[in-house]
Amino acid sequence: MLLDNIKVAIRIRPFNKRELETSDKCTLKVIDQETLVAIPPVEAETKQGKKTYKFNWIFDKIASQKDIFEKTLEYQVLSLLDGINVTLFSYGASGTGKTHTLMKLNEDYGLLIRALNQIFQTIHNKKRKIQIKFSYLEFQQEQLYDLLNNTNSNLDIRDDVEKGVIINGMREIDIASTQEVINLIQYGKRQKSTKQHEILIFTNYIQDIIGQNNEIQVSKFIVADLAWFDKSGQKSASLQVLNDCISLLSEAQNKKIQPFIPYRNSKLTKILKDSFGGNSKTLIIGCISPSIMNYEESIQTLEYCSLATGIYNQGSIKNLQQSTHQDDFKQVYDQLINENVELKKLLNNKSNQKPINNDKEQTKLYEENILEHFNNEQDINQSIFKYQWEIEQIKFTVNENQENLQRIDGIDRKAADSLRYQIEQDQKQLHNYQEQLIKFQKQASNFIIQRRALEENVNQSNLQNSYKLYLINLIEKHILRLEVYEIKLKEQINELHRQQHERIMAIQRSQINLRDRIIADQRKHIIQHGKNQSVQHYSQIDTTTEVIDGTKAKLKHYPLPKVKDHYFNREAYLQRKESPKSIFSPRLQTPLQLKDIKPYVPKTPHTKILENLSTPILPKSNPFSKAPPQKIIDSQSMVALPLITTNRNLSKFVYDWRGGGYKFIEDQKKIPSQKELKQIIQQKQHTQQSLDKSFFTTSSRSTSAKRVSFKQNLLLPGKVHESPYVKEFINKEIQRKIKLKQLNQKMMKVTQKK
Ligand SMILES: Nc1ncnc2c1ncn2[C@@H]1O[C@H](COP(=O)(O)OP(=O)(O)OP(=O)(O)O)[C@@H](O)[C@H]1O
Repeated sequence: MLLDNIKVAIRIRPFNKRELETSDKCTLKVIDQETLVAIPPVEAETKQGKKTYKFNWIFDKIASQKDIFEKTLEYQVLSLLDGINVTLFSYGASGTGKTHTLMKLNEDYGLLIRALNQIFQTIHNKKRKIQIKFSYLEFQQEQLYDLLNNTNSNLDIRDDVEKGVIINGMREIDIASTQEVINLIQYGKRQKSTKQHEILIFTNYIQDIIGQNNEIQVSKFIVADLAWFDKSGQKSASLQVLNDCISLLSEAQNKKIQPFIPYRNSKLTKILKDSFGGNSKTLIIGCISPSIMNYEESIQTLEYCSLATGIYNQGSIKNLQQSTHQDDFKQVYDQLINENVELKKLLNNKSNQKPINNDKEQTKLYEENILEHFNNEQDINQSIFKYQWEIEQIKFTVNENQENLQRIDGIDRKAADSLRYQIEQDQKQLHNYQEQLIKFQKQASNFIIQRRALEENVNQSNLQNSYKLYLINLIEKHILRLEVYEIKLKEQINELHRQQHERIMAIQRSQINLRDRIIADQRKHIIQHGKNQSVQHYSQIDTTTEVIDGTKAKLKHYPLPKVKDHYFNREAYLQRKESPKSIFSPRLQTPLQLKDIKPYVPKTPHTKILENLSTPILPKSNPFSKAPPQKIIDSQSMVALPLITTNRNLSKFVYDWRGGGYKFIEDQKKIPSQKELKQIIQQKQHTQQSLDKSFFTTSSRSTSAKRVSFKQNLLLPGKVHESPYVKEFINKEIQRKIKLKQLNQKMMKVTQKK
């Protein structure tokens, strides 16, 4: 039997996101299935020039795992069943896809899993007894650890003339399916540190069942995922030894000399020694990035791999000659069988090195996997919840701050700036949290896919049905537990929403209460003071900025003129009325004037509105005919306010009307009772919401500041407490209460004295 050479395949992975962000310039050009040209970046071009490389296969970005497997390994791997060693290892810089190509354990399976499937399928078809043992090692800086054995001791390697390389104390576990290997790898990976070479050794004991031949063939399938750098960030020293060995082998090949190869310089090369010099087929997958940024690293990989293409398995030919001596082989196999039996005994005696070959132990491994999976999934869910919670909180704060900003913008610059800064910071934070959340949500959806894989793993295992059932139930139990947990988290988020809404409602309720109290207060004043003083006057100018239907609008509430000005100083009043500055000072109209002159019709766009507000003359019998200045709104309603005809004061007029506090029923011709008033107010408040919508319009840019839109001048419900007007009212209320308290105390004292 002629043995093949070492074969080299080059795989160019697709651009990753980071590379694309910098440049999508490709440094490699695939000429055909075997030829590749490396194009240096411009600055290096003069020194190095383009380089052409030839390999057994070149796989570009679009090549699938399946393609690669079918072309490189599908049939080669079956040589194992003929007693030939097969070695598969990857070479390349960090992040070039070595693990992806060799060891991907789910979905788009890597070459290892595909090779194992191929072996197990063939074993079932062939009538041969094949026992496969699996060992899983990690290797770094000359330390070799067993990932399937927690003893944490550095394993020794020794060379046996007959048996080849022997790793002392290495645990070997019987395997019967690909799934078992996946489970063991997952188990091993949990013990593994990062940036380590991973070495998987499958030892195959093959025996023909048919016929008299009791011979057992032994072959090894070695898979090595080799890290370019070690933990310290230095290029791996053992990989350097491997490079040296390959260079020397290549050189010797060219010069046709008997080389001395320094395999002994590293444990890694000791393990892989047979792959170069023994009864072996070796496939090297050189992994490279297409990006121009990684040109140097790609060249190193290509140079190294092209050295390896020139190596022929000289040793293997020698072995082939040896293999003709059937007796020698028979002897070796017998020894192996004996040793195997002895080893088995030894392993069974050592409790901590018991092979995992019974259902109980397998189930335990599965259990560990399931538990770890769901713990991780729960962690992710918890993080998702944490971020969702924070996002809701920040959103609420940002909204609140934005409203506050609208209110103080243009009034208190310093406070507005600091609020603006706060909002910006919060929004940044919000953005960060949202990004994090998306990441976690992606991970969570991956976990759900993995759940299915877990179930499939269990179903496909060789376990007894009762064990399988137990594991499936265990998975379902965990899924249920997670679902309950998720519901609880969602409930908490809903509770947060409810609390936030309640807070808004409480503010609005308190503001409605406050407004009711103002209305009641003013009504009392009208009744008590009659002609002399129509309403309680608050003289501060109140300017607020509100967001109406998403648009900023300035609300100005001008001070009400003092009615008594007119009553007691008619001249001054008339002068003010006539003065050219009158547009800036509110003018008054009395009921007398109402009768004499036509209602004031402004030249502003509000004409229409005012027209609608007809002003019929009150019948003489009406107790309000001699009331302080008043305005009739419609045939049934009036507002007992000084009638102010300037545009600017219309706001106050309309506000009061909307508040409902001054609307009396004409038909009754008497002052309504408290109860009736309350009903009227409630009715008004009820329709207020729809009125708001029809009143508020956005301001056009052309509107001058003086002609502030009538609709914008309305005081918004829910913001009452913000205005100085209201603040004064509250202060007065407090003072009144204090006075009342003091009075009570005085009374108490007097009664006590008595
Ligand atoms: N052919 C490919 N198609 C899609 N994604 C790939 C491919 N090759 C690699 N990747 C992705 O690139 C990333 C790095 O790959 P991988 O971990 O296999 O690199 P590596 O060479 O093993 O790196 P390291 O030496 O640092 O362990 C992974 O996210 C992997 O999924």
